[in-house]
Amino acid sequence: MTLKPPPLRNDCFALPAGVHWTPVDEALTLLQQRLHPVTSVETVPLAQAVGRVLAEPITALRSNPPQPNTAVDGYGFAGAMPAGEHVLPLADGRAAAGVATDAVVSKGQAIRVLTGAALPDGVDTVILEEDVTLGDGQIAFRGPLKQGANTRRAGEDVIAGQEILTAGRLLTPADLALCSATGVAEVAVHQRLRVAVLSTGDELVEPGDPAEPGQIYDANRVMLLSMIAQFGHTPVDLGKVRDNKSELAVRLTEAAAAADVILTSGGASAGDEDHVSSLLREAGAMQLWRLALKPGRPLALGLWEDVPVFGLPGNPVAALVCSLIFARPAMARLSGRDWPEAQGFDVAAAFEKRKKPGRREYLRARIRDGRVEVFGSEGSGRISGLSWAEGLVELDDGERHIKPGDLVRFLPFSGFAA
Ligand SMILES: Nc1nc2c(c(=O)[nH]1)N[C@H]1C(S)=C(S)[C@@H](COP(=O)(O)OP(=O)(O)OC[C@H]3O[C@@H](n4cnc5c(N)ncnc54)[C@H](O)[C@@H]3O)O[C@H]1N2
Ligand code: MOO
Repeated sequence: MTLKPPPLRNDCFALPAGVHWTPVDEALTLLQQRLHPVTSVETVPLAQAVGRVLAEPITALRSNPPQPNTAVDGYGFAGAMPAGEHVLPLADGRAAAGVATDAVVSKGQAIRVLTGAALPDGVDTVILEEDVTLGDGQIAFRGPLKQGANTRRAGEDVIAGQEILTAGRLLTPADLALCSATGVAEVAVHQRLRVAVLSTGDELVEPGDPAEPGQIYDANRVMLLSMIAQFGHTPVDLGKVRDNKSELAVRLTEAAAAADVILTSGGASAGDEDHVSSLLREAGAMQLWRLALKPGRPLALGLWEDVPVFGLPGNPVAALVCSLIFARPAMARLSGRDWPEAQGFDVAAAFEKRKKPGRREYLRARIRDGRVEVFGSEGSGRISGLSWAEGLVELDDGERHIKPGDLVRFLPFSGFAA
């Protein structure tokens, strides 16, 4: 009997006939629908709340501003002033921020006011001090001036009782200013998501250790751990494990005890040593996703002792792309956040490329001179290209011939940060 070789494939990403490759958007929609927050909730003071995920909506306890006040240093009086020259006598005293004033300002009088001061009774309009001549207990200025000029209405920004922030929001420094201004001193937030990272593969050695022929330094773990920290989660370093099924099972169990999510890299596809997918399959809670995606085709998703596992492909470029496109929004949702959409914009291409139909592609890219250029090689092990890149070009599932000057979607890495 003659052994017939398989037909030659010069493109390892060609889509086999009859096999269903899950489109990226379909895969993301499934994750979005099925995942929910897994972290518990604690109350923290504002000073500890930046970068945390809000667990309950926040209502303003006080209006901002709480009372009408002046927006400038100047002189306050009642009502609009028509065009022409005006001279007003000054009332005694002045209104300054934070100081209650009992000054009485009668109709036709003005009073000295300083920025932020509550408007005294009888004052609803302010003229800027630069527009005034002062002398002899009176001020002179030119109209016209509208009623309410240079003042801020009570509650013009926020009214007490109004919802100011919704649950699921990642709190920013500005959010904390808003809370504080409206009388909110502490907030209910989710505990940080703990994310364990485990590298798999007999070939892996630690950076700094001697490497034998055939061995390579573990590049994925330090990348994934630091990315998790950038996303605002707590990284848990579980080291590396050899291509040994029982050892891997023990380490996954350790990971499940220490973390809310597990990211593994390597062993995701269906080869002889691809134990991540085979263990998850045996546990009965595994989906091997064959994604219509380049790079990052195999992604093993499963549960190990009820903890979600993202079995990322071993090739570093694929591990990074899968982390940004799938693991990041999934982890955001698990951490209590709203589902974050990748932020991108259209830029003119500085390159030419013929793209095949049927899969989404991400190219390592960066913007120079207003155009987006892509890394010279699409090889999934070319780590230098990851470091060269400042973002990804996203090419949609259809066929496309991109020519220099055509618009393509650019997703800056900064848009993926927490
Ligand atoms: N017959 C087929 N072979 C492969 C296919 C396929 O469809 N049919 N897909 C290829 C693609 S695409 C990818 S991606 C990889 C994914 O495989 P695994 O997730 O099982 O990854 P490994 O085989 O363990 O490793 C792939 C590659 O990456 C290197 N690696 C692994 N971990 C690390 C690490 N922590 N730091 C640096 N480099 C790492 C590993 O040495 C391999 O070179 O499968 C293809 N094969
Ligand atoms: O696409 Mo694999 O997922 O090249 O690295």
